Amino acid sequence: VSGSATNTPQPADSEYIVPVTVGASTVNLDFDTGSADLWVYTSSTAGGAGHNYYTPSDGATVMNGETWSIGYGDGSSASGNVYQDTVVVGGVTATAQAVEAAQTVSSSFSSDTSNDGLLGLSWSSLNTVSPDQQKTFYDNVQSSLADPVFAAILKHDAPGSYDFGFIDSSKYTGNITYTPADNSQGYWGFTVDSYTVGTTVTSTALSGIADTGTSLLLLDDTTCGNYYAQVSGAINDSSQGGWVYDCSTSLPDFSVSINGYTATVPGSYLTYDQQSSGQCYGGIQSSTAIGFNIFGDVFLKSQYVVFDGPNVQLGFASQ
Ligand SMILES: O[C@H]1CN[C@@H](c2nc(-c3ccc(C(F)(F)F)cc3)no2)C1
Repeated sequence: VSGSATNTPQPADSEYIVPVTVGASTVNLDFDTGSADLWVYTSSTAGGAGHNYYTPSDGATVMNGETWSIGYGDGSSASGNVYQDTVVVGGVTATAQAVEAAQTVSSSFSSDTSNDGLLGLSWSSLNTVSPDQQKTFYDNVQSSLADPVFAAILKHDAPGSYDFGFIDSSKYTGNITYTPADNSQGYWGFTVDSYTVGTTVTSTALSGIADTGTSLLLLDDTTCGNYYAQVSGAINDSSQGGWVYDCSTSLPDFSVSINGYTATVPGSYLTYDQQSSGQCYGGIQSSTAIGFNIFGDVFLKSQYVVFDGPNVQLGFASQ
């Protein structure tokens, strides 16, 4: 089988939401290649006002004694219990998917009514269900896929897709360049050989993760400094959350070289949004507090990205 589900960017391309059939409901989920839990609101979730919620199908079963609890990079969290039910994404069906029902969600989730939960697409080793760790949707359907891969096609301020089971050459230009993935921490990790700000090449390798659930492109302080050195008037202002600059400033492109392929994020994609101060907040921000780089939506939305589990590799091509 194969299938494609449309994703829709939320304001500032902050997250990309996909309608998913979970049990007897349709909910809008944030697909996250940086985590491995599929969780949804229920009718009784505290903070569930304004969200669609999960209703178990007739064939659903409660996974007795199983619970989950997850924290995300921004400090948000959720927890609850677990059902086994049918989940359909773009026509691709997982018949025995662990559906994690939220009993509690943190305030940032309850106030973000654009998502009704998350669908994790990292490696299943990050799944938080206890005592019996569960598999991601991708792991559950992988053996049924015509080609056991999925692709993320995120766009700037326009619908894209998550494709399961096929490579679509109409969705990228040139060729796909593959590079080994590092799954040792459960993420889709990879290394770039160098980066370029405008026309200035820095021959330093950067390692990080491909994370559709992170909005920004988070890079170490040295790399951030080298980028914003080419943005006139940019300052790193902790009171505004990081690197800001006058919104009239033009931004240089940011490119990385991956196994001979140059992945370019155009400067026009590198402003995240306007602050109340009238300054613009950059799409490139510091990863130093995290300890590794995160190639989030600001980066991914310029690329066609293939996630290949069986070969433990990532593929990149320009959109
Ligand atoms: O944990 C890492 C794994 N991938 C990153 C991720 N972060 C979120 C997230 C989504 C929505 C919200 C909220 F709705 F605003 F609360 C919060 C965090 N989803 O994936 C970070």
